Amino acid sequence: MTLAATSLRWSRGGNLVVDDVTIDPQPGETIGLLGPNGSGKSSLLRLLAGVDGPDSGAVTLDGTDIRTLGRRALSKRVAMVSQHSHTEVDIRVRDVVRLGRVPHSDVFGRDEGGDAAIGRALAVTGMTGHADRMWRAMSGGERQRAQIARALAQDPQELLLDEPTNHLDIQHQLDILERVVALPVTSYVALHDLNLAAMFCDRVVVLSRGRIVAHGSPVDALTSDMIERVYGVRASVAEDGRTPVIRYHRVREQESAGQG
Ligand SMILES: Nc1ncnc2c1ncn2[C@@H]1O[C@H](COP(=O)(O)OP(=O)(O)OP(=O)(O)O)[C@@H](O)[C@H]1O
Repeated sequence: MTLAATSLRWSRGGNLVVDDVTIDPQPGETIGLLGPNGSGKSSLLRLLAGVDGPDSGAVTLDGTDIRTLGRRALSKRVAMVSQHSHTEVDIRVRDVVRLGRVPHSDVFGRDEGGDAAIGRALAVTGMTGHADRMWRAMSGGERQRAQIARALAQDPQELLLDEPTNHLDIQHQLDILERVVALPVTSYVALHDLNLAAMFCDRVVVLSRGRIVAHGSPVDALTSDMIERVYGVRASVAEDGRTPVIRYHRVREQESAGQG
């Protein structure tokens, strides 16, 4: 058992943003959250993190409703990296990563395993050499990796990542996802790139207007029919072993196919 969602509903401004979402991962799985802009991926991650509470349904951690767990107990298990923040602070990368240790520190700020956890988190994200640089001087991609290091320093068993490949060049996109899937954690990862989801996720959940419209292994869920239905885009899907490989058709190709 791990972090699961049961019949989650959450509305904002009169709209049902998350609509009857149930996801029950196996421990250690990487779940890809997919769907067009505004389909509810970030909102679902916030519900899973306990940042927002659902109107109905529940998020459970090992079967216990997270509303009955304290914030500190939850933070020792579940870490989240939200979409890129533009905060300009005058601190070093190591101190940003150290923020992940807050749930593990006692009232005097003591944290026995802190330095070791920070060192591991920096190493896993390839950020050891950047630890003493100033946050202000980091590029968007380096900040993204430092935020992931901050989440890993929390020593989570569940990791929630909102578009972790945003701002990363292709080498670092592949690198960070490779590192995330190798971690002994259950992760929910919101992604826009369907090919990256196909390569790295055990299962994908496709949202449209807050509802799950496809769910399964990448090869079962990422079909050309689903892509056209959900994204309104024509695509060809080939298979490389059990990994679907998606090629989108240019709008001009789509128009001429429509005329033919
Ligand atoms: N606090 C809020 N108040 C009002 N509307 C909200 C709030 N949070 C989310 N929404 C709306 O809910 C819908 C889903 O937003 P969300 O950010 O979860 O989508 P998303 O799939 O993560 O989008 P994107 O791919 O663009 O990041 C959007 O229409 C958004 O405007």
